[in-house]
Amino acid sequence: MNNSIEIKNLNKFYGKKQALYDVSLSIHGGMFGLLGRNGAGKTTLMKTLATLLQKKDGEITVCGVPIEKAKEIRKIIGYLPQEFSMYPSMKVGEAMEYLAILSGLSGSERKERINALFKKVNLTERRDKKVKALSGGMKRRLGIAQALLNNPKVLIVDEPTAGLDPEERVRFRNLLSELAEDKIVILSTHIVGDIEATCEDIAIINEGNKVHIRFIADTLMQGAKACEPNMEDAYMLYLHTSGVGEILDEIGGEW
Ligand SMILES: Nc1ncnc2c1ncn2[C@@H]1O[C@H](COP(=O)(O)OP(=O)(O)OP(=O)(O)O)[C@@H](O)[C@H]1O
Repeated sequence: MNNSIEIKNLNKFYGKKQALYDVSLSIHGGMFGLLGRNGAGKTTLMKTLATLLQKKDGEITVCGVPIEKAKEIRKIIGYLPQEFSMYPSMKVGEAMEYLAILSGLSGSERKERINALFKKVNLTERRDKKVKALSGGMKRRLGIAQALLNNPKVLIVDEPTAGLDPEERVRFRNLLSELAEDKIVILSTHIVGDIEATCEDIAIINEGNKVHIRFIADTLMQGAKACEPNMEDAYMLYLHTSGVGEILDEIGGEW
């Protein structure tokens, strides 16, 4: 089983409306940023990967598994949707327990996994609170915990930082970067700052119906290799910023 997502010539329609045009994309390990304005097609692409929508044509494989094998794909992918809500009147711990039972985790495995996930997302002390009493950022972190229940190889998060305060946004981005050490993490956002700080690879999806994706990863890597090792981090950041800026200028409009 390889560790990449390959998308070839993907088209998606809602009735007669075409939302994705011939998208081809290769996504490898680490953090991958999908940047696009509202209505660009990000959610459509994310939901198609998560097998919640069916494509019209094209090919998708996730870690070598064709997308048509939805049952297998759902074991590999964890998904945090844009509109995440979870049993508001349940306690945080009970809600996770319930979801863990639904995802087929056995007794001892379940307890261990839930404890580890609460620790990872820093919610251990909130286990006895009701879900509805959590702040927006905490709810988002709970969403990540539920998406990780099956220890997926791929984590997809759709617009996760909308509405978060700056401190919680940074905390959330750091959590995703940590998870990307041993997973493919796909972060979809319309906020340039979310991806330039954290993503190793970026694609831009543009213009509502027309999809227009560009990579800057190769340029980034060539630039970084040409630098002194101790300059690498600073140079990567610079290239991320200027690379994204140039592409956005080319596309035009407000970002
Ligand atoms: N169920 C639907 N029926 C018809 N058109 C849809 C449907 N869902 C999305 N669309 C259209 O498809 C296009 C892409 O929508 P999508 O939600 O994927 O964009 P997005 O980049 O995720 O935007 P946002 O950040 O606002 O959610 C838009 O033009 C949208 O209006």
